[in-house]
Amino acid sequence: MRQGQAVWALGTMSGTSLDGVDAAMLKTDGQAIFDFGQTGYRAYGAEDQALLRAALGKWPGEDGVAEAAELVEGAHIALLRDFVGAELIGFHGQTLAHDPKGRGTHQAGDGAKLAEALGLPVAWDFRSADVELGGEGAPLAPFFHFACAKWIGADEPLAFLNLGGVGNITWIDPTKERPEQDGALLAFDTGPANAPLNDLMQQRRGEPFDKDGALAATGEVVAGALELFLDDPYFPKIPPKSLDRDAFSDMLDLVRELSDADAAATMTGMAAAAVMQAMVHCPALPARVLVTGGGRLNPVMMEMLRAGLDCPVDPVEAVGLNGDMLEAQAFAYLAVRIANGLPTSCPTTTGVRALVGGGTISGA
Ligand SMILES: Nc1ncnc2c1ncn2[C@@H]1O[C@H](COP(=O)(O)OP(=O)(O)OP(=O)(O)O)[C@@H](O)[C@H]1O
Ligand SMILES: CC(=O)N[C@H]1[C@@H]2OC[C@@H](O2)[C@@H](O)[C@@H]1O[C@H](C)C(=O)O
Repeated sequence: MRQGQAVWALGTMSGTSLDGVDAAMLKTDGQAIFDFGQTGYRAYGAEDQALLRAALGKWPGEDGVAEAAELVEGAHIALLRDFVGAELIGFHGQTLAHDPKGRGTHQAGDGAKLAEALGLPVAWDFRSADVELGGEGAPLAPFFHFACAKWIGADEPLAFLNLGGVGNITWIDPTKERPEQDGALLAFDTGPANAPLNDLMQQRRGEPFDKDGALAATGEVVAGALELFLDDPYFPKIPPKSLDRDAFSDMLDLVRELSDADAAATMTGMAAAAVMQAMVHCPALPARVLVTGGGRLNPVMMEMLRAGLDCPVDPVEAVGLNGDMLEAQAFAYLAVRIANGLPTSCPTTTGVRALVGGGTISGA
């Protein structure tokens, strides 16, 4: 790869909602976005999801982890074979466990195996170096969000909000030149987004998620349960901060006695309320919030956000971005940054002590 020149990279994300693998091509020099390219998706089947779910919270060497890694590698190889023209792959893997102040962070999947199978260099293990330097290891998309803010020509502070399994927010001052500059970024996980709601839908209805918020739309948010949820010490904690997928699984106990519809409405309200709590940590009110991730497709969640935030809230499609693929594109972007020796996180995105470029490149 030619240092400092724009190349096509292929990024992937196997997210915390365990639905499947996203892949997307991005042309970048690791600083600016030059072009967006081909995208693809491969869903995990029900058996695959059960295998991954059983491995959640586990660490390398524990039961079921090797099988999960093999599944993740196989799904990626099958999906990525269809792409042409990439010079480098950014492989996030599947987070199984995340405990940055304790045991570390664990993404299943070996990038060296992908490099061998696909015949391309693979950047992977993006989070460990950050954790080793005292960081949260997440979120890592913020440097890419900064590049997106430049790409859309933003000239006043804005926020990207990802509503995946877990939620995360990136506040950006786009008048700064570089993401690592003082005051350019503030990022952290907001709280649970879709993961516990999906778990509720699976338990109560045997469905993977509340499509279009249809069930929540027929229920009421129960204030007592919402208040108990908001008592969690995570919300007032000063960022940087990050979450494991199941950090808030106790939420299901708070809605146990409620009807299916009220439970879904209340859990949707909890995801939205977590974002409202997050806004108090932002250095200034953003001019707009751009929403990415599956939650932007839930009209009930979006309506609750619009009602609770003091600025316009739109899906990222409003500015020409693809909210299904932003995270996969982020790992294409971060792969090129690593190949060019550029940092991928900084004290205001992960709390890391110094600028750090996470990741290993295999098969170079
Ligand atoms: N039409 C829809 N209506 C309601 N919810 C939806 C819809 N489409 C997607 N979702 C929700 O979004 C989730 C998927 O979001 P996404 O793909 O952003 O998550 P992820 O990338 O796995 O998570 P993370 O960003 O935490 O790693 C689904 O599991 C579902 O809960
Ligand atoms: C440890 C881990 O995999 N965290 C994910 C998860 O999913 C959303 C949120 O929690 C975010 O912190 C992160 O992913 C995105 C891609 C990130 O690193 O920016």
